[in-house]
Amino acid sequence: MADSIAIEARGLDKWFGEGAARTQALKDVSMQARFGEMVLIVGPSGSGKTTLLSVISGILRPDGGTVSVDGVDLWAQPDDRLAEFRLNRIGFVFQDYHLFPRLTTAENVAVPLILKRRPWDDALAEAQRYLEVVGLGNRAALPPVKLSGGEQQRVAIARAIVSQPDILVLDEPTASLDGDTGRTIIEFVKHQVLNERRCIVIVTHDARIFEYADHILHMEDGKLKDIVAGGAQ
Ligand SMILES: Nc1ncnc2c1ncn2[C@@H]1O[C@H](COP(=O)(O)OP(=O)(O)OP(=O)(O)O)[C@@H](O)[C@H]1O
Repeated sequence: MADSIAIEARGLDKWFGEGAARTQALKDVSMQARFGEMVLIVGPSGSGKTTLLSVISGILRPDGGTVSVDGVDLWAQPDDRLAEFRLNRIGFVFQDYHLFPRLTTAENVAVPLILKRRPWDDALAEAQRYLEVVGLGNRAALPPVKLSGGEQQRVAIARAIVSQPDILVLDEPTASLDGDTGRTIIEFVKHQVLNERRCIVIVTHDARIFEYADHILHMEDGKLKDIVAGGAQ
């Protein structure tokens, strides 16, 4: 799988709004990301980064163009297959972690497995194993509110990888963290989460993490303006 194409987008267009408020968030965007790579999407606010991430990860349907993930034409799938694809193949991490406050840390990590109908005890045992992977094995019984921001983001990463997705997408994962914690999180993702069978795509404003990227896609006004090699190349 390594070196093969994980995500290939061709000619993506996306519009929002109606009438005078109608704006084109993506204008004929084409990109590629390979297994084994960490790719960053950067650019000014409103340039279309989150829209692109949402379209390539099966959350937001484009108005034009195609997305192929590991050779599967994503948006040609019926809705139930698309939902299954997202659950089985894609892990999501967001800026504000999106953890469930009433669940324990371990229960939060177990949620994707429960959705896949794994028995509760089995799912919790697997969640515990992934909490250990992210260095939080001793926090399993705590609610997320008892954890620091960096720890909560590591819980969100454990939850995103517990069902072993081959595509991991992160939207501004360091934006709520101080600089050192943000770097630590991305170093962790780069060295412990990225592997030759996985592709990681990150939307970020954080220049401190550019050095970890294989490629950096620069968005401007809905267009892909430039693709440059990141510090990892
Ligand atoms: N749900 C929506 N409804 C209407 N317009 C939207 C919607 N989502 C995005 N847009 C518009 O599409 C354009 C691109 O937005 P997008 O969120 O993709 O940019 P971004 O580069 O991720 O910005 P930021 O860095 O501020 O998060 C913007 O003009 C935005 O206002």
